[in-house]
Amino acid sequence: MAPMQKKQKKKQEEHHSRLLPCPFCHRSFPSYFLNDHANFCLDTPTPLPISNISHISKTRGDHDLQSQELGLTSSDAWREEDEEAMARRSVRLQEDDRSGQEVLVQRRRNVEERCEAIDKTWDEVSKLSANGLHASLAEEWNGDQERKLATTVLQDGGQDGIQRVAPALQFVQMQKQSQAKLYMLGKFSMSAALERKPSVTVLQSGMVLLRSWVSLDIQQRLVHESQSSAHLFHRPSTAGGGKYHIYSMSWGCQWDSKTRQYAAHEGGQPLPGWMFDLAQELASDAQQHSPVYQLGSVFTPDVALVNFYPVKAKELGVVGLGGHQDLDDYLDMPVVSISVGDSMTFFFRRIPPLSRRKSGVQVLVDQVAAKDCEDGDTAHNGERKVILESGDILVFGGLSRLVYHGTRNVQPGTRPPGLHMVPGRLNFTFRQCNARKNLVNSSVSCSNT
Ligand SMILES: O=C(O)CCC(=O)C(=O)O
Ligand SMILES: [Fe+2]
Repeated sequence: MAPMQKKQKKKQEEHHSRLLPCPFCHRSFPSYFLNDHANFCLDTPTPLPISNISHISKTRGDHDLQSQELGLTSSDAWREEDEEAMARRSVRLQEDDRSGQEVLVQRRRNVEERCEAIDKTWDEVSKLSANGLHASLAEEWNGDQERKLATTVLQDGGQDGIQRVAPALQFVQMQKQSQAKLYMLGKFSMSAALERKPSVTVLQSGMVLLRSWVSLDIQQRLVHESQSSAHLFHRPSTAGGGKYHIYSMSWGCQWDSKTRQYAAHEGGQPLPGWMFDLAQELASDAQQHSPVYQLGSVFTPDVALVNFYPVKAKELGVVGLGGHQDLDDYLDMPVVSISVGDSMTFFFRRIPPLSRRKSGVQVLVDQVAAKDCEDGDTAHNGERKVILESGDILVFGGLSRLVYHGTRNVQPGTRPPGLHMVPGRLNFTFRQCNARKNLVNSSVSCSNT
């Protein structure tokens, strides 16, 4: 292999090693998010609807049978699977990745403890089932029943009764947890989207598509943050007095859709720190594959625009964003876009089509791209499109910063079932607008156009 290719391969390997598998759910995450994710995964297994929780059966044998039907594994299988997974993972883990190693050690301890607890509880449960208590629990159990039963036992049998019923309740909890865990592992009604592998496509110089790049947890976090700012979503107005066919809000600075200027958003919602880190890391992920900003400069996002494209909204008409260029923020820095929820078509052209350039609407034309595109509407500037799915990242900067783009066709029912959000698509674009800097210079807004 030529030295150049070797160097590139090494770079690629280094890059991929920064995606580390979560020791709990075995899915890959950027190293900077692994600890956060692992804590989340350990402490808060995805809650399942009660109807999905199987009744506990009378004996361990029954339980195993039922477990198989549900795709649950016994503690032994769990242990084996975990050892295997850990062996596989440790090959991939870099020696010097301390945090990854620590999480692994913690996980090993945790699995041991959990397996012991399951074994112990199974023994207890077998004993309990002898007097029928467990059987009735199995039939009756649900969230409310659990509380009712505990009260009854407390009244009837006092402290003694509670102690007798506790292991059975614990077992139910445990089963609920392992089912939740297996749900996350992809063994239980897992969506196709979760099984997608991360991949990188350079669509054109400076335009990088990182598919399946952010985990479901990060997506869910983004959904949660948007939900808590739900009151800020509005339908932006266009400069011409019309309305956009989306709902939108922002963190950090604010974009005035009429004047097309960014302003520091005093008293508004600040850009959460973890999002800043995430956007910065994603820009640098893209940079590894095609230049999206100048070497040596630092992407410092100060705004996240959030667009919500509902599946159904009469007042919006045809949901989507018409062809446009992002000209109002700092053009030396890229736009980092995260898609969450239902899939949507993203269309783009290297330079705005002729009709647009003649329309009087402000456009900027990249001279390098224009040279290739001749009259601007030929095959060299044909519309291209990609379907952006939940967890995909699109970064455009460098030679693609002026790309002409828009969105259409939200595809209902395509979001991962594990993602809790209303039908539709959320799009987060992280940008650097430098409005704060302008504010310091006693001007309230900034525009680069
Ligand atoms: O929703 C998208 O993927 C693109 C959003 C966009 O182009 C914008 O907000 O300027
Ligand atoms: Fe845009």
